[in-house]
Amino acid sequence: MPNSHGQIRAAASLLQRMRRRVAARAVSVRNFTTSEGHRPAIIHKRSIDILHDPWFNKGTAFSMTERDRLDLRGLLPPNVMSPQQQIARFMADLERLEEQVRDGPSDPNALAMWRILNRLHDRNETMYYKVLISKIAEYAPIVYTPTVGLVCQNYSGLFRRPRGMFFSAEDRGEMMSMVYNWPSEQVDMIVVTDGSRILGLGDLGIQGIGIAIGKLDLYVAAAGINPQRVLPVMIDVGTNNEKLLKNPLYLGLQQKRLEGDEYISVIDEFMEAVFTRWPNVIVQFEDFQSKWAFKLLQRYRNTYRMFNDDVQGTAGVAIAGLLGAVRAQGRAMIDFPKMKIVVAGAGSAGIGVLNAARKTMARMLGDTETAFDSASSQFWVIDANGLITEERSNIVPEARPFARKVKEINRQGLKEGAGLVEVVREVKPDVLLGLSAVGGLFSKEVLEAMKGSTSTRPAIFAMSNPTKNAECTPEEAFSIVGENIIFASGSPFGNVDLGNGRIGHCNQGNNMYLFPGIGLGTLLSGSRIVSDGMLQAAAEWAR
Ligand SMILES: NC(=O)c1ccc[n+]([C@@H]2O[C@H](COP(=O)([O-])OP(=O)(O)OC[C@H]3O[C@@H](n4cnc5c(N)ncnc54)[C@H](O)[C@@H]3O)[C@@H](O)[C@H]2O)c1
Ligand SMILES: O=C(O)C[C@H](O)C(=O)O
Ligand SMILES: [Mg+2]
Repeated sequence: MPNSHGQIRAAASLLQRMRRRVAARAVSVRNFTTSEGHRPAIIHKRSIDILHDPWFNKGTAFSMTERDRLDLRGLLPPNVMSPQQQIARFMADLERLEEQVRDGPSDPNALAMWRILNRLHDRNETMYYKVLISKIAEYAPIVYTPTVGLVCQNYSGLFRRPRGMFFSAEDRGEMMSMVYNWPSEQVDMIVVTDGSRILGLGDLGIQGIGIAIGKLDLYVAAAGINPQRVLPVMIDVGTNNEKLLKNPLYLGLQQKRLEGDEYISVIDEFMEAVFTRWPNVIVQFEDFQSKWAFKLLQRYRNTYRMFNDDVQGTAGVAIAGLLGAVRAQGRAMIDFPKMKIVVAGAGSAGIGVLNAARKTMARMLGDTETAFDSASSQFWVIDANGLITEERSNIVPEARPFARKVKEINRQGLKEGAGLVEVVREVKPDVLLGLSAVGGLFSKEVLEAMKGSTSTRPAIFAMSNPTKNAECTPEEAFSIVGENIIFASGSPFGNVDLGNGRIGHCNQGNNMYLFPGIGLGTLLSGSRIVSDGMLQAAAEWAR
C-alpha cells in the first residue's frame, strides 16, 4: 500500500496510464453481440481469450474483418459460417436425441440433451439462447423442470465449469468484497437458493444451484433479460443430506446446516452485499425450505426488491388456474368464492396458494373481515398429519388461518387428522390441489372419491415436481375421475388420448409462467418492492 504523498501520486499516475492502455486496447466491434447487427459491443479481450469467453465467442461465425481486428486469424477453421448454419450443424446432434426422448422419455437421454445444451451455454451464450428460444417448448423441460432436478441430484459429478456465485458459511465477513469478483457491472436479476428443498427432491445442498441456473435461463429466453445481467447464486450453509455429507466427491461444505441467528446472519450479509453493489437488482428466493421461506420473505419484502417464487409465484399461477377453472366450468367469475377447495400440502407452496386464493375470494366478497372468514371456510387443508383443524398441536403459524373449526367439521363427519380420501369423500370438492411433494398421493381411492364432486367439471391440479413427485398422472385422473375433468400438473406431461379423436388436455401449472414476467415488470416499472398486488394483478391477467 502507498504510504506517502509522492508514492500515492506515483500510484495514481500508474493507474491512469494502465486505464489509458486498457482503453486503447478496447476494440469496438460493430454487429458483434446481436444477430440483427445494430448494437456495437466494446470488448477488452483479444485472440484466444475471446474464443474462451461465452459472452463474446461467436466461433466459426466471426467474419474475416472481425478475425483480423481481434487477432483471431488462424485460430478458427477458414470457412465463415452464418449463425443459421452454425445452429443447423448443432441441431443435427441434438435433434437425434430429441427424437429418442419424444419416443420414450428416459433420464439418460434427457441428461444427454442437457449436457449438449450446457456445453453450448459454456461456449457461446448468444447461440445457446437462440437455440433455446427457437424451441422453448421442447427445451424448457431439459434446462428446467423436470430434467434440472436430475442435474441437481448429480451436480457434483456433472460439474465442469462454474456458473454463478457461491457464498458459503466460510465467507462470513467477506461477502461485501466478494460481490465485486463478479465480472458484470450491472446485474438485473438474481435467483438465489440455499439448496434446502430442491423441487420435491429434498435437501441437495450446493447441488441446488442448478435450479437457479434453470430459472434464469427462462428469464433470458422468455422475458428477454440480458444474459450478462443475470446471476445464479448458491448460499451454502451446509446440508443435512446424509448421503452428501458422506460423499467424498460432494462439492459443498460437508457440515450440518447452520440454524437460527447464525443462518439469518449469512443471508443478511448476502442481501446487504448484493444490494450495495447493484442497488436496483431483483432477488428471487427459490427452493428454501418452508420454515425459512416465510421468515425471509417477511424479513426482506419491504426493504429489498425481492420475492419468493415458491410462495408467491406458485400462488399467482394457481390463482390463474383456479379462475380459469371457474370459467371452464361455465360459471361466472363471481362464483369463485363459492368453490370448495381441498389442498394437500401446507408448505411454502401450499400456504402461498391458500393465502392468495383467500385474498382473491375476500376481495370478490367485499374485503371485509367477514369476507375473509367466509373465504377461509372454502378450504380444507391436509398435511403429512392429515386434516388441519384448530385442535392441531404445534401448528405452523402460517397454516393457522386455514385450520378448520372443530364443530364445523364434526358436522361434516370429519375430525382432526382425517385422511385425504375421507376428506374428499365428505367435502366433494370442486378442486383438488396437490403441493405435497408426494408422488402418487392422489391414489385410485382419492380419485374415485373425486367422482363424487358436486362440480360438473372437477379440477385436479397435481402440482408437485419433478415428474415422479406428481400427485397423479393425467392418464390416472382422466381414466378414473372422467373425461370432463380440468387437469393441470407442475411438471410437463403429454395430453391423453381419450379415443374417438377426443383429447384429455394436460395443462401445466408451474410458476415458470409467472416469474419471468414478474421480474421483467418489476424491472421496467422501477417498483421499489414486489407487492402482493403486483402478483395478484399478474395472476388475474393471466387467466
Ligand atoms: N408447480 C409449481 O409451480 C410448484 C411451485 C412450488 C412448489 N412446487 C412443488 O410443491 C411441492 C411442495 O413444495 P413446498 O415448498 O411446499 O414443500 P414442503 O416440504 O415445505 O411442503 C410439503 C407439504 O406437504 C405435506 N405432506 C407431506 N406428506 C403428505 C401427505 N401424505 N399428504 C398430504 N400432505 C403431505 C407436508 O406436511 C408439507 O406441509 C414440491 O414438490 C415442489 O416441487 C410446485
Ligand atoms: O421449479 C419448478 O419447476 C417449480 C417450483 O419452483 C418448484 O419448486 O417445484
Ligand atoms: Mg421452486
